[in-house]
Amino acid sequence: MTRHDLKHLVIMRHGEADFPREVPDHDRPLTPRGAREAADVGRWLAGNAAPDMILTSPALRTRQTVTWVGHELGEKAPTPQLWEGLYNATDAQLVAAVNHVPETVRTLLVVAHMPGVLDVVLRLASRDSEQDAMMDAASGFPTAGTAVLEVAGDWALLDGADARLTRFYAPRV
Ligand SMILES: O=C(O)[C@H](O)COP(=O)(O)O
Repeated sequence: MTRHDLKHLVIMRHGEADFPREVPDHDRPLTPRGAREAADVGRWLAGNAAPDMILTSPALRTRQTVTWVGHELGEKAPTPQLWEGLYNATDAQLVAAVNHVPETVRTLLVVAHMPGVLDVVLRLASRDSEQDAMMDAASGFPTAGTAVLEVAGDWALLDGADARLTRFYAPRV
């Protein structure tokens, strides 16, 4: 398999969210900083891992995050698809969502929540992953933090330790 045949799985945590009084967790919006984080990651993705499919948790903070990312991706941005099961998803639920993705998708962006985003990266990352990226992901996974993994096989078969973590990007705002 050449590098050209590899797919890419991009796992992103939503930007920093606010805590307005009496607003349910599901409806908490991004802070202004969270919006800047999401836009910064969108610019980085445009140059490094532009997705052709976006799956997002239905929470407001994740939907706002993909809106800012899409704004930076511009015309290349796919329409984000809400996946109910991604709201506060565990690593197993995140993997299950990925397993449903059409095999024609080459770069998949999944926007979800801690701790699932970190747990799924730790679950999927193979031993030959980039150690710097592993350290960066494992040491906190900041808001809008974004992990890029290479996937050699089918989305349907992805399960454990069979993707190579190559990059971890923390927003610079
Ligand atoms: O990713 C997360 O930490 C959860 O979605 C909770 O969001 P919060 O950190 O803004 O409370």
